[in-house]
Amino acid sequence: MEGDDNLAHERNKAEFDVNEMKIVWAGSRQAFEVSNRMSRLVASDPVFDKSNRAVMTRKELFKNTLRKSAHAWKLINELCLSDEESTIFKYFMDQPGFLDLHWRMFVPAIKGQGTEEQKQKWLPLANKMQIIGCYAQTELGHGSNVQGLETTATFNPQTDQFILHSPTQTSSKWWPGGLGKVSTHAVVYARLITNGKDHGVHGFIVQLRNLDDHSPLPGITIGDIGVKFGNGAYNSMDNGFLMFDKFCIPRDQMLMRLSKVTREGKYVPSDVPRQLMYGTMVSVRQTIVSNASVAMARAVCIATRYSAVRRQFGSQNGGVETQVIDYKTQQNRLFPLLASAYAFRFVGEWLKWLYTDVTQRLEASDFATLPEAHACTAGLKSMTTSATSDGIEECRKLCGGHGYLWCSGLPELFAVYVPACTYEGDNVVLQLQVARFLMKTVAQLSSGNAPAGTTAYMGRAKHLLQCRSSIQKAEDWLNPAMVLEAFEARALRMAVSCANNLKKFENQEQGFSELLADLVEAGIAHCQLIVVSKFIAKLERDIKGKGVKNQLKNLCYIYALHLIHKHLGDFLSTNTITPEQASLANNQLRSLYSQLRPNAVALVDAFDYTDHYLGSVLGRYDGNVYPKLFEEALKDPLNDSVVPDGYHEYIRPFIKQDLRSARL
Ligand SMILES: CC/C=C\C/C=C\C/C=C\C/C=C\C/C=C\CCCC(=O)SCCNC(=O)CCNC(=O)[C@H](O)C(C)(C)COP(=O)(O)OP(=O)(O)OC[C@H]1O[C@@H](n2cnc3c(N)ncnc32)[C@H](O)[C@@H]1OP(=O)(O)O
Ligand SMILES: Cc1cc2nc3c(=O)[nH]c(=O)nc-3n(C[C@H](O)[C@H](O)[C@H](O)COP(=O)(O)OP(=O)(O)OC[C@H]3O[C@@H](n4cnc5c(N)ncnc54)[C@H](O)[C@@H]3O)c2cc1C
Repeated sequence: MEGDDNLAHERNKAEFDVNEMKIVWAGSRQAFEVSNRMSRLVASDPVFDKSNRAVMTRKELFKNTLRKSAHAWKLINELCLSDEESTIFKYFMDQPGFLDLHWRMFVPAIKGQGTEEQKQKWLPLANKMQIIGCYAQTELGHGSNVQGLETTATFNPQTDQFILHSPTQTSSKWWPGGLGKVSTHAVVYARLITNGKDHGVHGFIVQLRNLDDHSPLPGITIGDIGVKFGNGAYNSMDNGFLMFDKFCIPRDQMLMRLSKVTREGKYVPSDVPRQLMYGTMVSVRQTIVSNASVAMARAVCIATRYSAVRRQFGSQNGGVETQVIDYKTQQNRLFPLLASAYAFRFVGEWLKWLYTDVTQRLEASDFATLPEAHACTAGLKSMTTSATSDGIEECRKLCGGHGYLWCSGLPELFAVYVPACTYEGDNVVLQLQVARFLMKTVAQLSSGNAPAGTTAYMGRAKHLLQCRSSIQKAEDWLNPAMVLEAFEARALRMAVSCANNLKKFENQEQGFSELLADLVEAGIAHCQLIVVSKFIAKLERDIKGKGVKNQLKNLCYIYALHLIHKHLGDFLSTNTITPEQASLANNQLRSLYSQLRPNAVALVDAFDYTDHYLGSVLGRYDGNVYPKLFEEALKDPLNDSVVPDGYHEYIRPFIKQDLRSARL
């Protein structure tokens, strides 16, 4: 059977309304319409071609990224795209570049931390891209430990200026995207010093380059930090370094919405939590969770379509071979990833709601939910990006040898995606923030304060610490209350166990250091509970379309039960479930895989990705894999000539020498 026949046959088997599922995936009919229109607008424009990124030199790749960015900006203006449309348009361009940092970090940092006057001055320039900015926080010596940054901003009352200085090599800014070659400005984080006193890290708007000829301003040393992981991939981005040599900026370029420095040099501390200075990171972490679902879905779409096209073994007397998607091992690796894509989509929707809610509360000076918003954004960013990076690599392996070809789309996707485990906060460091939050919540349980939000379940500690799961048969694992209770009991018991172990240490910080590995596991268990509970909550909503809810139910329970299988040690060692109940979960999982199987291709079609966005010969919508693999191979520069360059210098001498010695 040809690839296109295979996929047509698969699509005919679907038991649900794919068009309605596309709307559930997009979040609304309007969101679907925008996403569908933007992705096709990008795909139809030859400037956004991605086919030869792997064979470009770094300079060619970078210049091509500039060209694409300029073209995108022109189209956004000509077509008067809304903010929503242009964000999605840039996303489907699928080319990491300075635009990401300008729009997602530089502009939000000014919006979040600037005064009204500062916003009025800088935002119109930034919104028209008359200045281009980046987010310069990380240094050569410190990234995770923001309080350990070394760059100084010393107030000089004589000139009413701050003097920015990099006192050591390790204080050089190192990593900011867009800094190396493009940005004219940056929001720079530096230690504020007034009257000889260090007030800790604060943000400053700093001009880096001359607006006439793009040369660095005197006192500024700047450049690109060099080639990063993978061919093409994130190398389109100019991650940069930056050193200040007593570089002066006016006082009104300190971002002063939170704390201030007066003309006399008096420091006026903020009367709101100083952590609001970290607001840009919280906002980006929230978007990274939604983007995890997009990246996971992309890899899964490729692996699912290819698994339906690919056949190995199983033919009798020359008949057709088995589609590899029919092997239970393939399903056991692939279907939980498909379920994870949907799970991350829905938790991303919820996190967006939580972020909007906390933002509105902060505007009304209600800071009560800030710790929870920080814990949720940090923990879910960590958990979903780790799972997605691993998932993309698993999808590559699911595609066998061809998955290793660049044209499968998976190597580049992995190389672009994997730094998400590090940027915007190292995933272990962020998970430890969740653990701290959990330890505080556990410590307060005896005080009578009922925990709220995502830790509300801890308020039922008495029950959850002693309950035994009442699962008796495999179908019980489709009962939402029973599944939730298992996840809640496991998460609470792991957190309480850490808290009890902490008590054994006289010094709590030393205890925390000793128990770091267990604390990370407790944080992950709590985050997995959030994802499972938000998926279950989604099922309780009104979901339209023939068979759509049924498919989502299958995906939800595949997500939950595969986690039980993967983290069985946690569930058994906390006595949350028995080995027999674990075995029933496995039986149910196998049954769910069989139910999902005929719908697998349609479930990835529901992502509505264009072939342009997928960028994969293996994941093509028409399944026409083999002829296109040949086409791709023939395009490789090595195939430009039949006899390769270097033959006469380096191959022929071997052969001729061998011949001579053979005659002797
Ligand atoms: C093109 C890209 C292709 C694909 C991308 C796909 C999707 C991407 C989508 C969008 C992104 C677009 C482009 C981006 C691409 C890359 C961008 C990368 C940008 C960066 O990496 S910027 C640098 C990020 N750096 C970090 O994240 C540093 C991590 N460290 C920290 O955040 C903190 O220092 C800390 C959390 C480790 C805290 O350490 P600490 O406890 O020592 O800190 P403090 O003393 O400062 O704080 C104590 C107190 O405060 C609480 N706290 C900490 N942070 C926050 C917060 N943000 N909000 C609220 N509260 C916070 C902390 O819990 C403590 O509380 P406690 O009660 O006192 O215990
Ligand atoms: C592609 C990319 C783009 C980036 N873009 C930007 C940008 O635009 N702007 C910007 O300012 N920065 C940017 N960064 C920097 C990024 O934010 C940092 O690299 C990140 O915050 C991690 O910090 P680090 O590099 O100091 O890691 P480190 O903290 O040095 O981590 C090294 C190891 O130590 C472990 N570790 C560290 N602290 C602890 C702890 N307390 N407990 C347990 N383990 C710990 C970590 O888990 C990790 O395994 C970017 C980075 C990358 C890779």
